[in-house]
Amino acid sequence: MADIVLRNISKRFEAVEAVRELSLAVNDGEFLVLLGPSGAGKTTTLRLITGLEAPDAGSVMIDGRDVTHDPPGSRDIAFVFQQYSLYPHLTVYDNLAFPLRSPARRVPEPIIRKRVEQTAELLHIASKLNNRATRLSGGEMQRVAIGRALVRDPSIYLMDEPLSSLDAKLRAELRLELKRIQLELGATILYVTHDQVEAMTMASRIGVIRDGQLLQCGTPREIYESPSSSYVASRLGTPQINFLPAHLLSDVPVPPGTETVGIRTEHLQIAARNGGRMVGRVHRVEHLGEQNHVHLDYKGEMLVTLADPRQPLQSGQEVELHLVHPLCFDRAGQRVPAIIH
Ligand SMILES: Nc1ncnc2c1ncn2[C@@H]1O[C@H](COP(=O)(O)OP(=O)(O)OP(=O)(O)O)[C@@H](O)[C@H]1O
Repeated sequence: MADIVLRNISKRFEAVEAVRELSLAVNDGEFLVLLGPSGAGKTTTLRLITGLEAPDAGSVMIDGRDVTHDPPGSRDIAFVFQQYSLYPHLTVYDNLAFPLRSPARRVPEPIIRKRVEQTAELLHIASKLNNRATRLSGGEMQRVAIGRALVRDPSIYLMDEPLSSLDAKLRAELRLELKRIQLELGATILYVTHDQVEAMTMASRIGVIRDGQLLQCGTPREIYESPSSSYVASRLGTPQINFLPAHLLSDVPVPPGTETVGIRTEHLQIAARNGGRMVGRVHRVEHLGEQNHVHLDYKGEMLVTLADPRQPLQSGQEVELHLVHPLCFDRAGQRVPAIIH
């Protein structure tokens, strides 16, 4: 396996700065997820690593070697795309064998058979090897597409939203499988997505990207608990983090320079009125089975939190709000460190 190091890479398409001075290291055997909205520069970053695009500035290193100006074919990278790119007229077996049969590789057929069978086992599609690619479910097709990358045993895998075309159940299944396969193979994977659940469940580290810039990189826990900015904080967590202007708070000490307070559900507790000064009104309660989403009106701002379904709450009811270690941000949206008591 191998590592990837990007040093200050930039790429512009006419007026659009798709990637801006981005530096990132993906360690050997790591599952790094780049998380960002549409147009953030995720696909461009992957294409720069494969050599399908050349950077305007900066360098790409793979396993300690500068490959910035090397042709794509020499980089030993497998790329899995969003849409399964299978050959419909071929069987699953032949689709999987295809990358190994290229004249440049000259892999002997018995070795091809072994690799294809092993890969099919790993992806739980061994019983489908003789099916035509068109006679598979969406999830099976995407497994074959992933298998076509695995079968080559490259040093690095780049995956561009490979699960986004699948329904929620299959996505959840394949998330687990991809993580299992990555651990089993010790593979180095750079995976891009705009789905926070994929990032949280699969990543060793998450890199949050916006407008071509890497804003923060850390373990899922670091990014969730210690976001560097309000934007990063808003990328993770369901329901989404609440933001409240700091001047609306009563009796809650915040560090100097705080303009906005970020309140995740675990930072906000609600209780029956008992003399506390922060009072909100229940606007709506959504019943989600084991939890309730409670929408609250506080001084004209809407806050959403979770509550135990056994807690009796009615629309229109006034409740006390208790904030527990919320996140503080300055005027520019950058994190202000909390006061340590
Ligand atoms: N070949 C190109 N020519 C012109 N502009 C491009 C080209 N490729 C990408 N862009 C622009 O660069 C920006 C980043 O695009 P990119 O595809 O990398 O984003 P992304 O984060 O992968 O988005 P998505 O999640 O929608 O795939 C976008 O504004 C896009 O329109």
